[in-house]
Amino acid sequence: MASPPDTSKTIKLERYNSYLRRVNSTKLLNASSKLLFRATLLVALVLIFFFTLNYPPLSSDHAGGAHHLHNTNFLSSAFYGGGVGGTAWEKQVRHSSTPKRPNGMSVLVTGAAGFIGSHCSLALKKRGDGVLGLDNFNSYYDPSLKRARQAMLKKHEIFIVEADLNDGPMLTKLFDVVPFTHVLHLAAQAGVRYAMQNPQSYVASNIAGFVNLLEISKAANPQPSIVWASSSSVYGLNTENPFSELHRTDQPASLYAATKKAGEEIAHTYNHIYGLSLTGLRFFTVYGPWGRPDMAYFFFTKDILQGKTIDVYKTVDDKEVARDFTYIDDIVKGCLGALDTAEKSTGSGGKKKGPAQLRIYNLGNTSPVPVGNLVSILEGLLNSKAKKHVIKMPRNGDVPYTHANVSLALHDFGYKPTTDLASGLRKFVKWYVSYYGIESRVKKESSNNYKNMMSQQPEESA
Ligand SMILES: O=C(O)[C@H]1O[C@H](OP(=O)(O)OP(=O)(O)OC[C@H]2O[C@@H](n3ccc(=O)[nH]c3=O)[C@H](O)[C@@H]2O)[C@H](O)[C@@H](O)[C@H]1O
Repeated sequence: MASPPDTSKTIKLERYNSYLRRVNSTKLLNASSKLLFRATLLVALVLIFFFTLNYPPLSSDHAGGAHHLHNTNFLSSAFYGGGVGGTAWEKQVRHSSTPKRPNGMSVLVTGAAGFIGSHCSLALKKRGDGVLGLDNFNSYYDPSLKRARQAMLKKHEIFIVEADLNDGPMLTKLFDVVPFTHVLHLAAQAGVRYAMQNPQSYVASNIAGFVNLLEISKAANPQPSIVWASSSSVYGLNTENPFSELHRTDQPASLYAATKKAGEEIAHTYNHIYGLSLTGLRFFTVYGPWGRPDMAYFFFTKDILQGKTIDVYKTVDDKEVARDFTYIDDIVKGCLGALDTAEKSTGSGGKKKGPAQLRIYNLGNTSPVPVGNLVSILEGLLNSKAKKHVIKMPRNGDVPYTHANVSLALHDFGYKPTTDLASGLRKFVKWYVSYYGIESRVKKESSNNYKNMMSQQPEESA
């Protein structure tokens, strides 16, 4: 009898084939679901893109030129992650911007994580005004310092919205949530010499960003009154002294100065067409605790302590370079004075209803100090000798001399600087060594040096 055929191999082969079919069909299923997922994501992104283009619905006043500005940073607005734009976020925005005193202001402070912005935000909050911050936390200088300022403000219940000035949808959203009475516009690309390295950043912040803010402010109802940061650098090659608001400002020496001057002209236009109340403040080399690491007094301190050589500029004709260094507390008083005397904007819904206030003020110390003296004061406070490398000022946009006449600000809101450079730098160094945890390195003798130095220093304040 023939033995039955051996089917075990056929059965094994069939099982194997059916296994392969199952695996393949699962793979096919996975591949097709991946494809479906990607297609859905693509459609969602396209929808978000178009939604952002049209969100919020543009009023007739936003049409045309403003349109592209609304989209410059659409991604940051499109992906309002982490609850931004949600109920909890709106609650935070409202809480921060609600005044705690009768007839208090509700102020949007742009550049709130910056040097002057953080000081002004705190001062406004302390007297009972509502403050909402806006800052893009860019890395022009160490962002961890900006984060530390943010943490300080948070302790005082000041919330900073993280967004760029060019983020139209975000700004419009903020004005939808809060009827700001004032804007203190301090966000900018600062620094005179950096403009040669990154010119576009000055155009993006100081011109495009400013115009975006003005577009949204003019369309807001109520329109806010705006106080904003211009600069002493607008005087450029002006040779009349001390600098008065009546002097010519059509010879800027740097692109930074040119963008600030452009801001002054742009302010004129928005005041003229839309009835926005606008006050520009020309700050003169502001310094102090929580200052900007890109400024000379700040990096001189760092370099002197590290034993590094510092470049001290002199003019092309071998004269000392001097600045009207102005202490932060004086500047804060000036900013609050300007806000307190700012009249209401007259327009509404983008239409001018009558003439509105347009002002420009110098905020300086009225007492220029040569950079060499600044270095001597720091040497005394730090108890260290600076390794000075005195060189002719490179062609980098610097001007040889600044000196403010502040009689207009004194007359209109009582601005009177009270801090001389030695006292102000002392407060700066105290903050610096504490912030960077190097108190022990700056020995006690520095206070003795300071006393000796003060007895030799000429009177510097006005
Ligand atoms: O009032 C303003 O509107 C501007 O003020 C500030 O500009 P400036 O007055 O140029 O300050 P800052 O750089 O600290 O140089 C101080 C001095 O040190 C000299 N300087 C500088 C660098 C160096 O290596 N050596 C040196 O001698 C230099 O020649 C100068 O004489 C702000 O940065 C700017 O954002 C803007 O707000």
